[in-house]
Amino acid sequence: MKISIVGGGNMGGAIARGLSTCDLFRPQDITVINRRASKTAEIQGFNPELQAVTGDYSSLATADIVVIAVKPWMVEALIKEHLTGKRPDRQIVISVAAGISLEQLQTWAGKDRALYCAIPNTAIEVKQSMTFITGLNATEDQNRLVLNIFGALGKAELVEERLLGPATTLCSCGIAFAFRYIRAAMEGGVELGLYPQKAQEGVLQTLRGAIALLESNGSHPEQEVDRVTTAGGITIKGLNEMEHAGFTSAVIRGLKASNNG
Ligand SMILES: NC(=O)C1=CN([C@@H]2O[C@H](COP(=O)(O)OP(=O)(O)OC[C@H]3O[C@@H](n4cnc5c(N)ncnc54)[C@H](O)[C@@H]3O)[C@@H](O)[C@H]2O)C=CC1
Ligand SMILES: O=C(O)[C@@H]1CCC=N1
Repeated sequence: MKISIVGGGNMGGAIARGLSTCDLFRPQDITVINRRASKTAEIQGFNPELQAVTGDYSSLATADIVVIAVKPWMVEALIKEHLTGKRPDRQIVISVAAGISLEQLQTWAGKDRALYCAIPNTAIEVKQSMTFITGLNATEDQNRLVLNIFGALGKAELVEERLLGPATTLCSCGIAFAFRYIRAAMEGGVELGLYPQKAQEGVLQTLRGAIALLESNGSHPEQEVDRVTTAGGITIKGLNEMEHAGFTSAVIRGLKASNNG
């Protein structure tokens, strides 16, 4: 099975790097097509067995799966220029472009194709993405295949198209929001006297612990908060101060702004 990824930037490159560490495709069957040679060299540097090419679209004629990972406003031109005409039967086209709908893909690519919109996050590079997928004209086998691919790169779920936008905000933009929390906590730790490296290690292990508790106990976050906050103790003082500064409200407003963006 062959896969071609058009666009070798942050997302296309991350998908290629993640895929090259899975058993689903041989590295030589993964082609990344990029417009700029610097990105091509970067990908080849990560794994010399990957096929990384600059401006050579010939692999699209034989690829079983084509992943479109260029900026959203470039998708239409790319499809019209390079994805019309001859192709293998049952070729699957997957767009990871945020905000591009199945209807748009169908208008540009034609009615007879299996089309998917999939939204991963950058942790796909380390096989820890949360990827939401919605499809059109696809068979059950194709759904299984696409879920299998993204499932090997983290968690993957098929959703109704109406949920793709909110899911993108929560989990794809969301990884950036998580990084900002980590940075904020580190900066606070440094102000309190911890060295930055120690602060980062401490924050990361604390988050791992939080995730493990929620998953192991099947609990709601507030139940776990309750177990930490001693009456009259120091945790509730910190939490209340964060809420006075608008912590929960800031997160929700940020999510809504991204979702409306
Ligand atoms: N960065 C992220 O975390 C996420 C990005 N996405 C989507 O992924 C897509 C790509 O985003 P990024 O990777 O962040 O952008 P990027 O700018 O890092 O990468 C795009 C790459 O495509 C290349 N390119 C542009 N036109 C091309 C063409 N015609 N043929 C071959 N290569 C071409 C560019 O040279 C560039 O390397 C966007 O549509 C975005 O919405 C989706 C989820 C998360
Ligand atoms: O910021 C963006 O538009 C892209 C899509 C989701 C994550 N990054």
